[in-house]
Amino acid sequence: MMIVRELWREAARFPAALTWSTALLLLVFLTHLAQAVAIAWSMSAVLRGHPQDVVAALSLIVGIALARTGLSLVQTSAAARLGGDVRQALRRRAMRAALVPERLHDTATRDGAMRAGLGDGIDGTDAYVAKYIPAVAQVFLACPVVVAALLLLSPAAGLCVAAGIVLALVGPMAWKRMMARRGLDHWDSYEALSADMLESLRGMATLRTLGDVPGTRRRLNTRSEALRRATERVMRVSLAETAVIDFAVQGGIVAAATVALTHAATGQAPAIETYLILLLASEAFRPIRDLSRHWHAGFLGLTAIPGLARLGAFTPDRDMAQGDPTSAPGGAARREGTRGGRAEVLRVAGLSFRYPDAHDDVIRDLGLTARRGSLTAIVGESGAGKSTLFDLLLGFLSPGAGHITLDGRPVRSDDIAVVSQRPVLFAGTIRDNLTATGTPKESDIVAACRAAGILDEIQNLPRRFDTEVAEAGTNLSGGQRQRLALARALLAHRPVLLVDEPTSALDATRAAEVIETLHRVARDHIVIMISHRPETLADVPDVLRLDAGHLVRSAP
Ligand SMILES: Nc1ncnc2c1ncn2[C@@H]1O[C@H](COP(=O)(O)OP(=O)(O)OP(=O)(O)O)[C@@H](O)[C@H]1O
Repeated sequence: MMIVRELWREAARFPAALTWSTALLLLVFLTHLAQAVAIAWSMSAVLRGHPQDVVAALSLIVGIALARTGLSLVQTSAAARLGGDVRQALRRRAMRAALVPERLHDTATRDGAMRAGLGDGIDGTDAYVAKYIPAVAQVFLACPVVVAALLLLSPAAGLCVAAGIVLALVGPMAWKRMMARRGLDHWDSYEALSADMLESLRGMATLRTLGDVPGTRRRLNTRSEALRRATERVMRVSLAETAVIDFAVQGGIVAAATVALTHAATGQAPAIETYLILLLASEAFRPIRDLSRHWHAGFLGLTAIPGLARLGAFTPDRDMAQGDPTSAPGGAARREGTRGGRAEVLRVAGLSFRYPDAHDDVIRDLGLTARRGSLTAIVGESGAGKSTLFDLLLGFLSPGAGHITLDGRPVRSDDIAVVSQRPVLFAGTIRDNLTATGTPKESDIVAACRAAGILDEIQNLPRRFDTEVAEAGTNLSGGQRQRLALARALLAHRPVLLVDEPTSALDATRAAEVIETLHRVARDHIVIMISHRPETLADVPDVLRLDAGHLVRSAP
């Protein structure tokens, strides 16, 4: 018997479902016991030549079998509900821990590994929670009852069965540590294969261009082979454990049968008692056999437990609330919920930031004042820290020191809308992508698209706003993606708009149009824009250069 504490705690969060599922399992077991007694009765009636008793016993056996069929169906559905509740809770917590701004800068976790944990890892816990845990309860509640009955019938037979049960429960624990180690290897191999697979799918175009498809195939094959070997190693340990359980079960039954038959041969016991000992000895091990079956069904899934713990699937909700990454230090408290109207001035004072393993600050005692009414542009060499500054403003990174305020109060994440250099669009229609931040009126959608310079193109499409956008917007041009993202940001109605290199994917005419749009947007918003194209900044009054972590006014 193996106790996975994390999953017991999770199951205990649903006491009603757990109790109901276990109670039904016990009722199903009772039908097996009743059937054993009825069979013993019928056989002794045959032996004694009592046909009426034989008919009554057979009717009882049929009735019990029908009752068991019904109970088993209800029990299976109760177990599925318990497993589903636990998986849903684990997935909710893991998603909550995963979907945080810090993920953007988390260099330790790969998306494919996370996908494996959120999908297969969490699903893999189902057999243990839904079947194994109620089966453990069944062992501890039902086995003592049967052993007690056997002890009453024949103390020797009862002791043989009790010894077999204890060996079957304790024996597998000898492999516990080895199983944990090999299980870890198995899940690591599975995560690595999933991560490589996802990365290869995403980068297929690049791999083709570089001619590295065969190399990637080889790498994936090596990973796949490593997973196969790890799975085999895990299964070998599990087989050894099965052998111990089978030995204990068969040994217990044979020993009890030997005692029963010896009693029968020496005439010490009536026939019904011998039949009862034979049948009950077998039934006493039924919960153990169930336990072993469910353990095997869920065993590979359990190798995901350490990975799920890393994902935060077992971290209680209240702990997460305490460590809520949206309450950033440095004075920039970030709470979701309010959507801003207009604001006049965004001020940054004394802002410093250093990446965890870096030697120097990327942003050093930086000050910035951006006002509504005119565009603010930030320029700087590649690697100067422009994107880092945006991530600090957005709360994706927490500053080491400094304050970011909007009209004198700490800025909040729902004050700011952003158009990134490589905007992310989602699978769905153009309308779905535009309305991701709320339910705007049709006239607002049209106005935002007009302002972003994409309305004509949308209206020329056969299905207009209902045109399907492929995953990551791959059926749109880079410029169309950027302008759609700008329209989406405008529809968010936030007082501050951060725009990262809005013209990088546009020709000169389109670039001029977008800058013109931003000038217009800046009448109602505080707009800060990163730019690498000096020719687009001719009319921008406030151009700041990021240099060695500081912002300095750029020479005209
Ligand atoms: N997650 C990270 N961990 C450690 N260092 C990082 C990380 N992200 C960025 N850096 C480093 O911080 C510095 C600033 O990077 P940042 O992306 O902010 O520059 P940038 O000005 O936006 O560059 P570009 O114009 O090329 O986009 C760089 O030296 C970069 O190597």
